[in-house]
Amino acid sequence: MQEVTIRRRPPHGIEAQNCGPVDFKRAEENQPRNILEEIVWHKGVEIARWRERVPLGMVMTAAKASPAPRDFIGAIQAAAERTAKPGLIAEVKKASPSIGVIQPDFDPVDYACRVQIAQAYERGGAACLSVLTDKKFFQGGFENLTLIRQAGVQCPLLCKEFIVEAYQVFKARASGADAVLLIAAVLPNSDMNYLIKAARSVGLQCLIEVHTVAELERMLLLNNLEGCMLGINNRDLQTFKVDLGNTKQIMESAAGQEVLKRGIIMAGESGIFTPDDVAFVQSAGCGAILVGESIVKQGDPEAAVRTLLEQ
Ligand SMILES: O=C(O)c1ccccc1NCC(=O)[C@H](O)[C@H](O)COP(=O)(O)O
Repeated sequence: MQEVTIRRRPPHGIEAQNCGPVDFKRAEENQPRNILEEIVWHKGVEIARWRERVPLGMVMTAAKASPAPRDFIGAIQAAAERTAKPGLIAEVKKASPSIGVIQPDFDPVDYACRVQIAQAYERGGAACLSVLTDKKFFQGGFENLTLIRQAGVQCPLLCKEFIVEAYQVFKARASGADAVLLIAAVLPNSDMNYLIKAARSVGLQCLIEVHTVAELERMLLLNNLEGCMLGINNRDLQTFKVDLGNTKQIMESAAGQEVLKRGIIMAGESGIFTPDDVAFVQSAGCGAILVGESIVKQGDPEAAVRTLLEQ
């Protein structure tokens, strides 16, 4: 079976990343092969810094002391039943590696602006919100989870982080998340099972993301899959191109059909811009959609959400 495609660390170590012209081969092998690898390699450095400031035990204590989490998957199911549309997970996304800054008014120090986006999504009919927490590549932050929650937003919150360690799971919960993203391309099944358990230990639900049929087949073997939801990301990580055909192709596979049989909610993620796109992924079998760019870049995010869910 195909295991993970992303290497967790540079093969010759972080120090050898700049070994320069005297050692071409090592320098070349130490280059990330795609953006996901680059992000994940940086996570190793970032988590080590966090841990120096706040040890794991303290983050776990803070996670356990957080107010009770909300039912993320339940909110999607309820919205889908109410509207006969996929439940919308609306993403609070300032910037991305593929586009750069998407919403310039989303000033990183203007807290009110971020919160207004989240509140507008909720008013427009989003079932849940996805909050990007990566700073370096997406200009997000864990503090956005806390600010959105403190502003009284009721929608359950997904911590959209590139998780490689339980530390991030506990940090997500301590910051106010109700669910975390786990990416199949990054995590072998043993790590996936472990991180699902870590998430459940503090009351978090999991959205497990795949890019390919092979990844979905591997996820269907997880011991802990029941109670999680799945997502298909339509973005090619080499070219950044989005293709909704990826969702259709994966859902038509035997693995996709098994997802439906087992009653697991599937989200279509990335590249959803119009009500026709929503109808397309819904007809492929998706009970949820995860949308960022198309709604965050519009001046009126509330109207953008309403328009997307119309028809
Ligand atoms: O958005 C990117 O450029 C990106 C690049 C590399 C890895 C992940 C990336 N995005 C994360 C996401 O999954 C999307 O933010 C999310 O699905 C929403 O996508 P969109 O509606 O196309 O903004």
